[in-house]
Amino acid sequence: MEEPVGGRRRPRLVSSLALGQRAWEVTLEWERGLLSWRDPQPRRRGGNCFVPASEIIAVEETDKKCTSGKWEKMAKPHAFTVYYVKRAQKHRWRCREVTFWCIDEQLCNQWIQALKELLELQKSRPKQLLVYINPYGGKRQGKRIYEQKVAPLFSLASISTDVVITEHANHAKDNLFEVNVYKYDGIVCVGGDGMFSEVMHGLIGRIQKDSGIDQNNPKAPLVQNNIRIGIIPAGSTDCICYATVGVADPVTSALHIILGDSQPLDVSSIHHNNAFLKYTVSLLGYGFYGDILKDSEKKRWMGTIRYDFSGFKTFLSHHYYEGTVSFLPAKPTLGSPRDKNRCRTGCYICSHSKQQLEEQQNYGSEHNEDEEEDWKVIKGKFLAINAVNMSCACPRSPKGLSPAAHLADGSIDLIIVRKCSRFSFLRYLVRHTNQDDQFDFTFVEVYRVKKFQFTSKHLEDNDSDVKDIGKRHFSQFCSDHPTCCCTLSNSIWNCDGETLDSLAVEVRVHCQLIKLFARGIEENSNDEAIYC
Ligand SMILES: CCCCCCCCCCCCC/C=C/[C@@H](O)[C@H](COP(=O)(O)O)NC(=O)CCCCC
Ligand SMILES: Nc1ncnc2c1ncn2[C@@H]1O[C@H](COP(=O)(O)OP(=O)(O)O)[C@@H](O)[C@H]1O
Ligand SMILES: [Ca+2]
Repeated sequence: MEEPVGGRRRPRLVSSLALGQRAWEVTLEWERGLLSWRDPQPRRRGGNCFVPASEIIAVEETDKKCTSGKWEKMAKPHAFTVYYVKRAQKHRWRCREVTFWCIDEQLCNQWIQALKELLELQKSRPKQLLVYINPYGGKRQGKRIYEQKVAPLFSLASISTDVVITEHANHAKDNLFEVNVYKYDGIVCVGGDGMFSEVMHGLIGRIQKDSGIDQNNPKAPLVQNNIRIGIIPAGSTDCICYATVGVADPVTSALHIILGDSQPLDVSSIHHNNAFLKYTVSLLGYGFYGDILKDSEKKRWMGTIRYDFSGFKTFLSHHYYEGTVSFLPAKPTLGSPRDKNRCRTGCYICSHSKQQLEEQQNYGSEHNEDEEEDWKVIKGKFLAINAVNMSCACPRSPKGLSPAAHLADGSIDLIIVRKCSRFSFLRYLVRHTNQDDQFDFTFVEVYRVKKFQFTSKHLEDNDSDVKDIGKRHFSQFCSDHPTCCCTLSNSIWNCDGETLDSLAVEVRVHCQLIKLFARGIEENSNDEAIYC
């Protein structure tokens, strides 16, 4: 039965179709983009199901041979299956299916046609993707995860893919400078944070090159692009996936890609002496996290537990580092790292930053904040300097290094952990795993900033031009603790899981430079009352 609604162009489609052994009233509302099916006998429980068109994965005519015995008893059954997103526990998504049947072939075709037309209206969905798989990331399961869990879903959603299995580090990055990236709706990386970082560097670098932007110029306004990056988690920490989706789960990520989700993301650029070093989207950490990464890279053979091993070892070594941190605070309108509110899907602070960014771009009003505002300077001895563009939530720390950090507000949370006792540092670390406030310590400071710089004391002491490269790695016994064996040496930077060796860095955030196939972490995401 077709019924025009209020004189609107597209009529609502309402039919009595069989689901299992019973007849259901199935409705497709074009205006609301909603598929629903209702048990006409209300005394039965759980009889109402709603699926927004934006969450339908695919619609297919159902092959009669594949169905159970009940079909064979019918003269000429016709059926179609709707695949849709089902929310499960802890931000996981799953692909569910429902098969409706009837004896009228024309009615069945009408439904298939209508649902396919509705899917065609979902304009943000990708049709062509370029996929890079790191076969050696995490537990070395990247290829299997992609082939068994992700490729069948992409194929169901009629997404065509070009797949590259990387043969060496930087393969994906170099490849992105060679291929025609513009023919793809998105790039998918199968791996961990390091693999994401490689793909991001390739994509941002390629866009800047094609736009004539010199990445070495720290003041250059970087060019955005609409090619989204999808992350299929298959690494060791998978923090970028976890902090943007709410879970590190390959099927969930594949479904976010299929639905064409879009989550803008801040990217910070790291320079020194007018030379571009790297970009970062999650953690840029000197001291503790740099040392863990440096040690763990030598232990890749251990697999994912290398981080636990190196983490314990680095904790025991209790190294601290001297230097100067200077930073430009962000405007108070961007909130504070001590806020109770979290960045979630449709975040107000990130949306407001987007508006401001658009106004800036329209009026070309990028004013020089350095001259207008005060830089703050902190000199001292630090166990860790962590700059995070997002919460850095991950399975090890579900609330992350800075729980109130925002994905797309154009600011960095700068966490400074001053030298303290091992016991105090342990208390600080433990608070990353429970509900207590990890910033409520006298030796921890946290600031929301736009830009920051760090210079190691060794570089300051040895003149700004380091003449003797050997001095970069010298170390001496700690004069304060002659018996504890902690050394005063240089650390390295942990830059989204990639090592970066630089005694001084200048870091600046680029608001919403890239987009991911994600939507941020959903609030109350497994609300059974709304979805079937
Ligand atoms: C006594 C219990 C202490 C527990 C402390 C837990 C604190 C964990 C915070 C983790 C933050 C992680 C930030 C993300 C880092 C990743 O980018 C990086 C590379 O990831 P991948 O490429 O997927 O391997 N991972 C790390 O640097 C590992 C940090 C591990 C810290 C124990
Ligand atoms: N085929 C390959 N062989 C070796 N290294 C690779 C390959 N492909 C990518 N890499 C590099 O592996 C590093 C770690 O990858 P990632 O997927 O993040 O795994 P993990 O989370 O275990 O660190 C990245 O620096 C990436 O550049
Ligand atoms: Ca941010």
